[in-house]
Amino acid sequence: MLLPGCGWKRADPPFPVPTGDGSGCPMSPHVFSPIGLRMSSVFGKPRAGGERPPQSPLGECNVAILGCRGVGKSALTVKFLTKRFIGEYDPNLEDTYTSEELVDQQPVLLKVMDTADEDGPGNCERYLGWASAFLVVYSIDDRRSFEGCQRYLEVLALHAQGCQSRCPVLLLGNKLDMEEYRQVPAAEGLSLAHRFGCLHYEVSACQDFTGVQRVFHEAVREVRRRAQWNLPVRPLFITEERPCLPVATALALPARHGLPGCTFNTLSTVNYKEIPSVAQAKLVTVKSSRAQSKRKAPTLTLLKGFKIF
Ligand SMILES: Nc1nc2c(ncn2[C@@H]2O[C@H](COP(=O)(O)OP(=O)(O)OP(=O)(O)O)[C@@H](O)[C@H]2O)c(=O)[nH]1
Repeated sequence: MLLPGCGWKRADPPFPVPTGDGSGCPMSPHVFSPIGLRMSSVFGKPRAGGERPPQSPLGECNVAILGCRGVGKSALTVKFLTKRFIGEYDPNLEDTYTSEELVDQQPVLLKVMDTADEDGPGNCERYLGWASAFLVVYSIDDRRSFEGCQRYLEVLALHAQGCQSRCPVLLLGNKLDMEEYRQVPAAEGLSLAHRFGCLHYEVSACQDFTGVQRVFHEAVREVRRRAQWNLPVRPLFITEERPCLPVATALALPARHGLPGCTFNTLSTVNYKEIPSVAQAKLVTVKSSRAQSKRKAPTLTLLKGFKIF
Protein backbone atom coordinates (compact mmCIF):
# COMPACT_ATOMS: atom_id res chain seq x y z
CA MET A 1 0.00 0.00 0.00
CA LEU A 2 1.32 3.42 -0.85
CA LEU A 3 0.98 5.96 1.85
CA PRO A 4 -0.04 9.43 0.76
CA GLY A 5 3.04 11.50 0.25
CA CYS A 6 5.39 8.68 1.08
CA GLY A 7 6.28 7.56 -2.37
CA TRP A 8 7.46 4.12 -1.40
CA LYS A 9 5.79 0.87 -0.72
CA ARG A 10 4.72 0.12 2.75
CA ALA A 11 5.26 -3.32 4.15
CA ASP A 12 1.94 -4.90 4.92
CA PRO A 13 1.54 -5.67 8.58
CA PRO A 14 0.53 -9.20 9.50
CA PHE A 15 -2.87 -7.96 10.54
CA PRO A 16 -5.44 -5.50 9.23
CA VAL A 17 -4.48 -1.97 10.12
CA PRO A 18 -7.42 0.33 10.71
CA THR A 19 -7.07 3.50 8.75
CA GLY A 20 -10.49 5.05 8.62
CA ASP A 21 -12.77 6.62 11.14
CA GLY A 22 -15.33 3.90 11.24
CA SER A 23 -16.58 5.16 14.53
CA GLY A 24 -18.61 7.87 12.91
CA CYS A 25 -16.81 10.41 15.01
CA PRO A 26 -16.70 13.93 13.65
CA MET A 27 -12.93 13.69 13.58
CA SER A 28 -11.03 10.56 12.84
CA PRO A 29 -10.13 8.86 16.08
CA HIS A 30 -6.61 8.10 17.08
CA VAL A 31 -6.10 4.75 15.54
CA PHE A 32 -3.67 2.49 17.28
CA SER A 33 -1.83 0.24 14.94
CA PRO A 34 0.24 -2.26 16.84
CA ILE A 35 2.91 -2.19 14.23
CA GLY A 36 5.44 -1.59 16.92
CA LEU A 37 8.84 -2.64 15.74
CA ARG A 38 7.84 -2.34 12.15
CA MET A 39 7.82 1.41 12.22
CA SER A 40 11.32 1.93 11.01
CA SER A 41 10.75 -0.42 8.12
CA VAL A 42 7.63 1.44 7.15
CA PHE A 43 8.64 5.04 7.29
CA GLY A 44 12.08 6.11 7.99
CA LYS A 45 14.49 3.40 7.09
CA PRO A 46 17.10 4.36 4.59
CA ARG A 47 17.48 1.95 1.72
CA ALA A 48 20.42 -0.19 1.03
CA GLY A 49 23.17 2.02 -0.21
CA GLY A 50 22.42 4.66 2.33
CA GLU A 51 19.88 6.74 0.47
CA ARG A 52 16.95 8.08 2.36
CA PRO A 53 13.64 6.64 1.15
CA PRO A 54 11.97 8.75 -1.49
CA GLN A 55 9.63 11.10 0.26
CA SER A 56 8.11 14.30 -0.89
CA PRO A 57 9.78 17.16 0.97
CA LEU A 58 6.54 19.10 0.77
CA GLY A 59 4.21 16.22 1.54
CA GLU A 60 5.80 14.62 4.51
CA CYS A 61 7.70 15.69 7.58
CA ASN A 62 9.20 13.56 10.32
CA VAL A 63 9.62 15.40 13.61
CA ALA A 64 11.43 13.88 16.59
CA ILE A 65 10.87 15.39 20.02
CA LEU A 66 13.93 15.15 22.22
CA GLY A 67 14.74 16.20 25.74
CA CYS A 68 15.25 15.01 29.28
CA ARG A 69 12.61 13.13 31.16
CA GLY A 70 9.69 15.07 32.44
CA VAL A 71 10.14 18.17 30.31
CA GLY A 72 6.78 17.60 28.65
CA LYS A 73 7.56 15.86 25.37
CA SER A 74 4.49 13.66 25.57
CA ALA A 75 2.35 16.49 26.83
CA LEU A 76 3.41 18.69 23.91
CA THR A 77 2.84 15.89 21.42
CA VAL A 78 -0.61 15.11 22.67
CA LYS A 79 -1.49 18.76 23.04
CA PHE A 80 -0.64 19.29 19.41
CA LEU A 81 -2.56 16.23 18.27
CA THR A 82 -5.63 16.58 20.45
CA LYS A 83 -5.59 20.09 21.94
CA ARG A 84 -5.70 18.40 25.30
CA PHE A 85 -3.31 18.24 28.19
CA ILE A 86 -2.07 14.93 29.49
CA GLY A 87 -1.53 14.67 33.19
CA GLU A 88 -0.62 11.01 33.50
CA TYR A 89 1.54 8.97 31.23
CA ASP A 90 3.83 6.04 30.87
CA PRO A 91 7.30 7.58 30.63
CA ASN A 92 8.84 4.49 29.09
CA LEU A 93 6.73 4.23 25.98
CA GLU A 94 7.98 5.77 22.80
CA ASP A 95 5.38 6.35 20.15
CA THR A 96 5.19 7.75 16.68
CA TYR A 97 2.06 9.54 15.61
CA THR A 98 0.97 10.51 12.17
CA SER A 99 -1.27 13.46 11.60
CA GLU A 100 -2.52 15.00 8.39
CA GLU A 101 -2.03 18.71 8.77
CA LEU A 102 -2.57 21.78 6.69
CA VAL A 103 0.32 24.21 7.00
CA ASP A 104 0.07 27.40 4.99
CA GLN A 105 -2.72 25.86 2.94
CA GLN A 106 -0.53 22.95 1.97
CA PRO A 107 -1.21 19.45 3.25
CA VAL A 108 1.53 17.60 5.01
CA LEU A 109 1.73 14.17 6.55
CA LEU A 110 3.35 15.04 9.83
CA LYS A 111 4.93 12.18 11.76
CA VAL A 112 5.84 12.91 15.34
CA MET A 113 8.17 10.68 17.32
CA ASP A 114 7.73 11.23 21.03
CA THR A 115 11.03 9.82 22.21
CA ALA A 116 11.81 8.34 25.59
CA ASP A 117 15.52 8.36 26.26
CA GLU A 118 16.29 7.04 29.68
CA ASP A 119 19.64 8.68 30.17
CA GLY A 120 20.06 11.36 27.59
CA PRO A 121 20.92 10.92 23.94
CA GLY A 122 22.85 7.71 24.34
CA ASN A 123 20.81 5.66 21.90
CA CYS A 124 20.00 8.27 19.34
CA GLU A 125 20.47 6.53 16.01
CA ARG A 126 16.82 5.63 15.72
CA TYR A 127 15.78 9.25 15.38
CA LEU A 128 18.92 10.73 13.88
CA GLY A 129 18.35 8.73 10.73
CA TRP A 130 14.61 9.20 10.71
CA ALA A 131 13.74 12.79 11.48
CA SER A 132 13.61 15.67 9.07
CA ALA A 133 13.30 18.13 11.97
CA PHE A 134 13.92 18.06 15.69
CA LEU A 135 12.22 19.72 18.63
CA VAL A 136 14.61 19.81 21.57
CA VAL A 137 12.66 20.50 24.74
CA TYR A 138 13.60 21.72 28.17
CA SER A 139 11.47 22.91 31.03
CA ILE A 140 11.86 26.54 31.98
CA ASP A 141 11.50 25.62 35.65
CA ASP A 142 14.27 23.04 35.54
CA ARG A 143 17.80 24.14 34.84
CA ARG A 144 19.07 20.60 34.67
CA SER A 145 16.73 19.91 31.79
CA PHE A 146 18.17 22.95 30.04
CA GLU A 147 21.67 21.66 30.53
CA GLY A 148 20.49 18.26 29.37
CA CYS A 149 19.08 19.63 26.16
CA GLN A 150 22.49 21.07 25.34
CA ARG A 151 23.70 17.51 25.11
CA TYR A 152 21.00 16.83 22.54
CA LEU A 153 21.98 19.89 20.56
CA GLU A 154 25.59 18.81 20.63
CA VAL A 155 24.70 15.35 19.43
CA LEU A 156 22.61 16.75 16.62
CA ALA A 157 25.39 19.11 15.61
CA LEU A 158 27.97 16.38 15.71
CA HIS A 159 25.79 14.12 13.68
CA ALA A 160 25.21 16.86 11.15
CA GLN A 161 28.86 17.20 10.32
CA GLY A 162 29.67 15.87 6.93
CA CYS A 163 26.01 15.48 5.99
CA GLN A 164 24.50 16.37 2.68
CA SER A 165 21.64 18.64 3.67
CA ARG A 166 20.32 20.57 6.59
CA CYS A 167 17.90 19.46 9.25
CA PRO A 168 16.12 22.14 11.26
CA VAL A 169 16.19 22.15 15.03
CA LEU A 170 13.79 24.10 17.23
CA LEU A 171 14.66 24.65 20.87
CA LEU A 172 11.58 24.73 23.08
CA GLY A 173 11.29 25.96 26.63
CA ASN A 174 8.15 24.23 27.94
CA LYS A 175 6.02 24.86 31.03
CA LEU A 176 5.77 28.55 30.42
CA ASP A 177 2.85 28.54 32.83
CA MET A 178 5.39 27.87 35.60
CA GLU A 179 6.81 31.35 35.26
CA GLU A 180 7.05 31.92 39.00
CA TYR A 181 9.38 28.92 39.26
CA ARG A 182 11.43 29.80 36.24
CA GLN A 183 15.07 28.78 36.43
CA VAL A 184 16.03 29.39 32.82
CA PRO A 185 15.69 32.98 31.60
CA ALA A 186 14.28 33.30 28.11
CA ALA A 187 17.44 35.12 27.09
CA GLU A 188 19.51 32.06 27.96
CA GLY A 189 17.30 29.87 25.83
CA LEU A 190 17.62 32.29 22.97
CA SER A 191 21.35 32.50 23.40
CA LEU A 192 21.71 28.73 23.31
CA ALA A 193 19.49 28.57 20.25
CA HIS A 194 21.65 31.14 18.49
CA ARG A 195 24.74 29.24 19.38
CA PHE A 196 23.42 26.15 17.69
CA GLY A 197 21.62 27.87 14.85
CA CYS A 198 18.15 26.93 16.11
CA LEU A 199 14.87 28.69 16.41
CA HIS A 200 13.72 29.24 19.98
CA TYR A 201 10.23 29.25 21.44
CA GLU A 202 8.68 29.10 24.87
CA VAL A 203 5.40 27.26 25.18
CA SER A 204 3.08 25.65 27.67
CA ALA A 205 1.65 22.26 26.95
CA CYS A 206 -1.02 22.70 29.56
CA GLN A 207 -2.25 26.09 28.46
CA ASP A 208 -1.46 27.23 25.01
CA PHE A 209 -2.55 25.16 22.04
CA THR A 210 -1.86 27.89 19.51
CA GLY A 211 1.73 28.26 20.63
CA VAL A 212 2.27 24.52 20.56
CA GLN A 213 0.72 24.19 17.13
CA ARG A 214 2.86 27.06 15.91
CA VAL A 215 6.13 25.32 16.72
CA PHE A 216 5.11 22.09 15.01
CA HIS A 217 3.98 24.01 11.96
CA GLU A 218 7.14 26.08 12.05
CA ALA A 219 9.14 22.86 11.94
CA VAL A 220 7.26 21.91 8.79
CA ARG A 221 7.93 25.34 7.31
CA GLU A 222 11.62 25.03 8.05
CA VAL A 223 11.77 21.66 6.37
CA ARG A 224 9.97 23.09 3.36
CA ARG A 225 12.20 26.12 3.22
CA ARG A 226 15.30 24.05 3.27
CA ALA A 227 13.93 21.70 0.67
CA GLN A 228 13.11 24.66 -1.56
CA TRP A 229 16.45 26.26 -1.04
CA ASN A 230 18.12 22.96 -1.64
CA LEU A 231 20.94 24.24 0.46
CA PRO A 232 24.38 23.22 -0.67
CA VAL A 233 26.54 21.33 1.70
CA ARG A 234 28.35 23.70 3.94
CA PRO A 235 30.69 22.64 6.68
CA LEU A 236 29.67 23.49 10.18
CA PHE A 237 31.56 26.33 11.60
CA ILE A 238 33.94 25.55 14.10
CA THR A 239 35.90 28.05 16.03
CA GLU A 240 38.89 25.77 16.25
CA GLU A 241 40.44 23.70 13.56
CA ARG A 242 40.35 20.66 15.74
CA PRO A 243 38.06 17.98 14.31
CA CYS A 244 35.08 16.92 16.33
CA LEU A 245 34.77 13.46 17.68
CA PRO A 246 32.22 11.12 16.19
CA VAL A 247 28.88 11.11 17.92
CA ALA A 248 29.51 7.79 19.59
CA THR A 249 32.79 9.03 21.00
CA ALA A 250 31.33 12.28 22.14
CA LEU A 251 28.54 10.44 23.86
CA ALA A 252 31.04 8.48 25.83
CA LEU A 253 32.41 11.68 27.31
CA PRO A 254 31.09 12.76 30.66
CA ALA A 255 28.48 15.45 30.29
CA ARG A 256 30.67 18.04 31.96
CA HIS A 257 33.17 17.78 29.16
CA GLY A 258 30.67 18.96 26.60
CA LEU A 259 32.05 19.16 23.11
CA PRO A 260 35.68 18.60 22.43
CA GLY A 261 36.62 22.18 21.94
CA CYS A 262 33.98 22.94 19.32
CA THR A 263 31.45 25.67 19.13
CA PHE A 264 28.63 25.32 16.66
CA ASN A 265 26.89 28.22 15.10
CA THR A 266 24.71 26.32 12.74
CA LEU A 267 23.36 22.90 12.14
CA SER A 268 23.76 20.98 9.01
CA THR A 269 21.62 18.08 8.02
CA VAL A 270 21.41 14.57 9.15
CA ASN A 271 23.41 12.03 7.29
CA TYR A 272 20.86 9.51 6.27
CA LYS A 273 23.43 6.90 5.53
CA GLU A 274 22.99 5.48 8.98
CA ILE A 275 20.30 2.92 9.24
CA PRO A 276 18.34 3.57 12.37
CA SER A 277 18.23 0.88 14.94
CA VAL A 278 14.89 -0.74 15.57
CA ALA A 279 12.59 1.84 16.97
CA GLN A 280 10.88 0.82 20.13
CA ALA A 281 7.83 2.49 18.89
CA LYS A 282 4.28 2.00 17.93
CA LEU A 283 2.83 3.51 14.87
CA VAL A 284 -0.20 5.46 15.80
CA THR A 285 -2.17 7.15 13.13
CA VAL A 286 -3.99 10.26 14.02
CA LYS A 287 -6.01 11.57 11.19
CA SER A 288 -6.76 15.13 11.95
CA SER A 289 -8.82 17.73 10.28
CA ARG A 290 -7.37 20.19 12.74
CA ALA A 291 -5.99 22.54 10.20
CA GLN A 292 -9.25 22.94 8.35
CA SER A 293 -10.93 26.24 8.81
CA LYS A 294 -13.94 24.61 10.40
CA ARG A 295 -12.29 22.57 13.01
CA LYS A 296 -14.26 19.76 14.48
CA ALA A 297 -13.96 18.67 18.03
CA PRO A 298 -11.53 15.80 18.41
CA THR A 299 -12.77 12.52 19.67
CA LEU A 300 -11.04 11.55 22.84
CA THR A 301 -9.10 8.35 22.74
CA LEU A 302 -6.70 7.36 25.45
CA LEU A 303 -3.11 7.49 24.40
CA LYS A 304 -0.63 5.27 26.11
CA GLY A 305 -3.19 4.77 28.84
CA PHE A 306 -3.04 8.47 29.58
CA LYS A 307 -5.71 10.25 31.42
CA ILE A 308 -6.70 13.22 29.29
CA PHE A 309 -8.14 16.21 31.02
N1 LIG B 1 2.75 22.88 34.51
C1 LIG B 1 3.03 22.16 33.42
N2 LIG B 1 3.24 20.85 33.52
C2 LIG B 1 3.54 20.17 32.40
C3 LIG B 1 3.62 20.79 31.13
N3 LIG B 1 3.93 19.87 30.22
C4 LIG B 1 4.04 18.71 30.89
N4 LIG B 1 3.81 18.89 32.20
C5 LIG B 1 3.86 17.88 33.24
O1 LIG B 1 5.19 17.43 33.33
C6 LIG B 1 5.21 16.04 33.62
C7 LIG B 1 6.00 15.34 32.54
O2 LIG B 1 5.32 15.49 31.30
P1 LIG B 1 5.57 14.48 30.10
O3 LIG B 1 4.86 14.98 28.91
O4 LIG B 1 5.27 13.10 30.49
O5 LIG B 1 7.14 14.62 29.95
P2 LIG B 1 8.10 13.78 29.00
O6 LIG B 1 9.15 14.71 28.55
O7 LIG B 1 7.32 13.08 27.94
O8 LIG B 1 8.70 12.74 30.01
P3 LIG B 1 9.30 11.28 29.68
O9 LIG B 1 8.21 10.50 29.01
O10 LIG B 1 9.65 10.76 31.04
O11 LIG B 1 10.49 11.48 28.82
C8 LIG B 1 3.76 15.58 33.68
O12 LIG B 1 3.36 15.57 35.03
C9 LIG B 1 3.03 16.66 32.94
O13 LIG B 1 1.71 16.80 33.40
C10 LIG B 1 3.38 22.20 31.06
O14 LIG B 1 3.43 22.85 30.01
N5 LIG B 1 3.10 22.83 32.23
